[in-house]
Amino acid sequence: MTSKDTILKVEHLSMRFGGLMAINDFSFEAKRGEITALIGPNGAGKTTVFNCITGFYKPTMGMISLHQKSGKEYLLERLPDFMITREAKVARTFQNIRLFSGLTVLENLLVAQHNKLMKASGYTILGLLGSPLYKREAKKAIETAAHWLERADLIDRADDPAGDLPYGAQRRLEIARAMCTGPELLCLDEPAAGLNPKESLALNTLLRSIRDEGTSLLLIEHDMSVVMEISDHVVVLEYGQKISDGTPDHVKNDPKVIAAYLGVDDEEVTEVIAEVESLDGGAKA
Ligand SMILES: Nc1ncnc2c1ncn2[C@@H]1O[C@H](COP(=O)(O)OP(=O)(O)OP(=O)(O)O)[C@@H](O)[C@H]1O
Repeated sequence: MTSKDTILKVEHLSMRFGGLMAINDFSFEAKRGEITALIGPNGAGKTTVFNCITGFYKPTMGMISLHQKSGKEYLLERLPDFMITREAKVARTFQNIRLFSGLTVLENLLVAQHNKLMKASGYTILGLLGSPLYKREAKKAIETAAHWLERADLIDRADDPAGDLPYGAQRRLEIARAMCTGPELLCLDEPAAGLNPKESLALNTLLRSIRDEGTSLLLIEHDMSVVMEISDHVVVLEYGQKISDGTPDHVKNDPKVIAAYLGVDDEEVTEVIAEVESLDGGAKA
């Protein structure tokens, strides 16, 4: 059964690429109003999970359900990617920034709202030129863009080409662009990659405020200071399988996670567990 607080439920997900089982029987839940982090060593399968959730890949097996506040439920593995954004209200950013670098910062945020505007036009030229509904929606789109420019601290750069922004500001613009689609779940692939400590701090504040206003977040992140600082829940993948799931504190002290990050062989895990337990014992004594 799915709890009322669950926004995303991934069940028995598997993804095979030829002979490689990149994800193998992986299950987890993300709660509404929380920041859930998906972590794991390089090549563990994190981006593959994201690509399955957001419709870039069709999983080999498994079920991915999205539960909206309204009670509506969507089986994401059955939807094309544009429906995942438009109907299920899942937005994402990418590991490599994908902005329209020749368009201005503001234009990037307006393009993100193109679907809503076209719907308001009735998909006709007359609708675009004369419909009061279209005019109202166009005004709303500009207001939404201005709101997220403020929130992402980009309002002063609104008319600059997106490609001219420093790296950290481009990352914030990607998040602002995703937020302009009004998502219930925001998926961020390594949002802190390449940020300096000041930019990282600004990102943490932005992500926390997005969560506090009711959008749930799922993020892949290598920067443990970000993960441990802002996550409510952490899920750890290794070789396509879940090895730990719990609060940041639980995961941080889980011997299996420590072993995975230290690159220890399976046979040595018991040794590491014993070492961690003796350290824990020592700390408690
Ligand atoms: N399209 C693809 N075709 C073939 N193999 C793939 C494809 N996408 C991912 N893989 C493989 O699946 C495995 C998991 O890759 P994935 O990119 O999901 O890992 P990751 O945890 O996101 O890694 P990183 O932290 O380095 O970004 C890797 O062995 C990768 O080479």
